[in-house]
Amino acid sequence: MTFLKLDGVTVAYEPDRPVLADFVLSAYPGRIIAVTGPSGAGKTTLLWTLAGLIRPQAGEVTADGEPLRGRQDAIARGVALIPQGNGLEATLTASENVLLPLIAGGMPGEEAETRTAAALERLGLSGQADQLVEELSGGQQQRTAVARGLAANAKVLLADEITSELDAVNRRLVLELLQEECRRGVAVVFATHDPQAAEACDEVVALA
Ligand SMILES: Nc1ncnc2c1ncn2[C@@H]1O[C@H](COP(=O)(O)OP(=O)(O)OP(=O)(O)O)[C@@H](O)[C@H]1O
Repeated sequence: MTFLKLDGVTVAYEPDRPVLADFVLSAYPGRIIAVTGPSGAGKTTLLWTLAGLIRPQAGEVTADGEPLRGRQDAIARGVALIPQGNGLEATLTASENVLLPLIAGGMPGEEAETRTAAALERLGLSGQADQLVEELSGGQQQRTAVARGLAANAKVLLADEITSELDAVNRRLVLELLQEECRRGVAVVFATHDPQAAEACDEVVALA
């Protein structure tokens, strides 16, 4: 069980123009927080800060009370990020995109393969496993990125606009999968423009 906390966090890309100012957020195991707000409000900035990718100018990011020391530390402590725009390698297959981070993280090959197949199946992508990502539709690519995030078996799952390319059926599927992750004790933070998706979450954080 991990809980991730922002305490008085300020992030600014330009002096005196903070995107997040003295910001507070607690992501608890078994709960899903929706982060909403117009384009440019700071949703990605917030998720990247939680992921250990951005070091705030002020305040602290902690996991279970211990300060996060960058992205590698966050990965080691079970903080997974499904980035906006999917972050997949286009010239690898869907399966390879899910598998390689598991292998790189030290998982034995057989277990990584089993977990990859299961994650792709959860997203309805078993038939696309051996297809190059560049051959997949936008929605299939986005679902592959979700599969990769789920395969990580994270304690905290940060999901940045992961339903933007999906039809209604797959949007519902992905939301259900996030809720399933919650039920197994994962803390989920989900940035979304979709008011319906936000409504289905336990808490909504609206950025101005
Ligand atoms: N690397 C960067 N350098 C300078 N400014 C940045 C950088 N990244 C983001 N910003 C600025 O910070 C603000 C917040 O951007 P961010 O991407 O966090 O918003 P967002 O809510 O995720 O937007 P969207 O819904 O369009 O994805 C914007 O004004 C953006 O231009």
